[in-house]
Amino acid sequence: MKYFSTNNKDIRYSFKEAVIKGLAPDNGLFFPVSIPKLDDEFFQRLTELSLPEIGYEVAKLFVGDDISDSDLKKITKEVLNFPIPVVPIEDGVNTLELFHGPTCAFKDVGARFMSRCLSAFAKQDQEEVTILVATSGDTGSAVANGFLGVEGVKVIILYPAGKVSKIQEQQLTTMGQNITALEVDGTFDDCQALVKTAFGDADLNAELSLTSANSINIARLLPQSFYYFYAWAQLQPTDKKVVFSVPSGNYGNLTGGLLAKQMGLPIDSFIASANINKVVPDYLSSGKYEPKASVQTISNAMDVGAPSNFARMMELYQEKHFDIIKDVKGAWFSDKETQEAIADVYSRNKYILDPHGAVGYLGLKRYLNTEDEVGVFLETAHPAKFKDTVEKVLNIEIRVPDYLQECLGKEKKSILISKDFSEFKSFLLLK
Ligand SMILES: Cc1ncc(COP(=O)(O)O)c(C=O)c1O
Ligand SMILES: N[C@@H](CCOP(=O)(O)O)C(=O)O
Repeated sequence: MKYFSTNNKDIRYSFKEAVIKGLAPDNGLFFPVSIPKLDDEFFQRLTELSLPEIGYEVAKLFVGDDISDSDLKKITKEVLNFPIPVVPIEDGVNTLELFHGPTCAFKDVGARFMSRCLSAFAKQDQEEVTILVATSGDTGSAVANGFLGVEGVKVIILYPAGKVSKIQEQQLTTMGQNITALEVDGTFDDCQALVKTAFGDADLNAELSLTSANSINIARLLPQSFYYFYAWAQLQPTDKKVVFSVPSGNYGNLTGGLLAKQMGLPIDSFIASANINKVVPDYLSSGKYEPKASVQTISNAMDVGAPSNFARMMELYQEKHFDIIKDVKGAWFSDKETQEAIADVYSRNKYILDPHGAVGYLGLKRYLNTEDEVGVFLETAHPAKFKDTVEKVLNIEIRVPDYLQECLGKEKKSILISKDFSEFKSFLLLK
């Protein structure tokens, strides 16, 4: 499979080139020249396949010969070694629990896959790589966890000061070794802009081999399609139409689902569920895309005002608003509605939602018609990552998984920087 940049379709790149570069030289996102279709035989076997087997069969179509079959099988087996269950919540409503990985968020799937692809390529080329990652909470720790102690790789995490939860910040800032955390005086969008500017900077590119571990990197994005197949398989047999609600910020998770649908997975529709940072729901209702400065909410990992993957969503639908709205509906919710959903679902079902999953739940409830549809909302992080918010709403104490508990006791180490690019650049050149 070859890739082009969403800003220029004329130049072709291999999977390996796309992964190593992260972002195309013209600042576009890498995108496959065509979306491969899975055949009938695959779908007949789907309910019998394990998650690593699904991952392998899907990934193979995108990776081609850049990674050998045996290595790719090994990678998907190692990466997808934790449960991703569909759990029934109430009539017709299920959740896909994506938080059973090492850092308790869905990012573990993509970050672990990408880290192994990059390590495989780094071994071939023996070049030191600097990974830049902007995070609004969860990507940073998943990437850091995936690359901790990996020789020849340095990870620089940029996160918005004061805008991530306490546990998320501890996860980001206590790893040490080859991981450095930069606390940026700005928003997630400022962090993401610093990273994207670095990719276009000639001095930095002359000195460093930079890549991205955000979902702008195709190796981070692609694995986010695997679990839609697995979830769909877990819902079988059903004669109902399958609908997914995806709590969204940078829209990498939803793009993974849209890819799965275009590969042939019979998903009827998606709901792009957002908090007040609702540029995509607004685009779906008006046809106008107007990025805005992000606003802080209790579902902080979704506080994104200029989502990177919007360009890929447009590519998937060839910018045809009429086509995208057939597949994707938009919804957005206030913090108050999110808190009410956490309280309501707990009181009726004894299920503890995290604020992001709660937004997904609300989106599903807004549109789901249980007569002929079955719905799944993605539970993207463990509620303990947002302990203070959730405990305040429910008035109960939440058990914190051991891994998260461990980082609470460690010393925070971060470097405060402004959102000024020259300061970030000097830091990278001196590093
Ligand atoms: C817990 C959680 N939910 C939802 C999202 C939004 O996902 P995406 O950026 O892929 O839209 C994120 C961050 O990306 C997250 O960390
Ligand atoms: N919500 C994310 C923001 C970055 O998203 P990505 O999927 O594009 O890496 C986070 O938690 O950091």
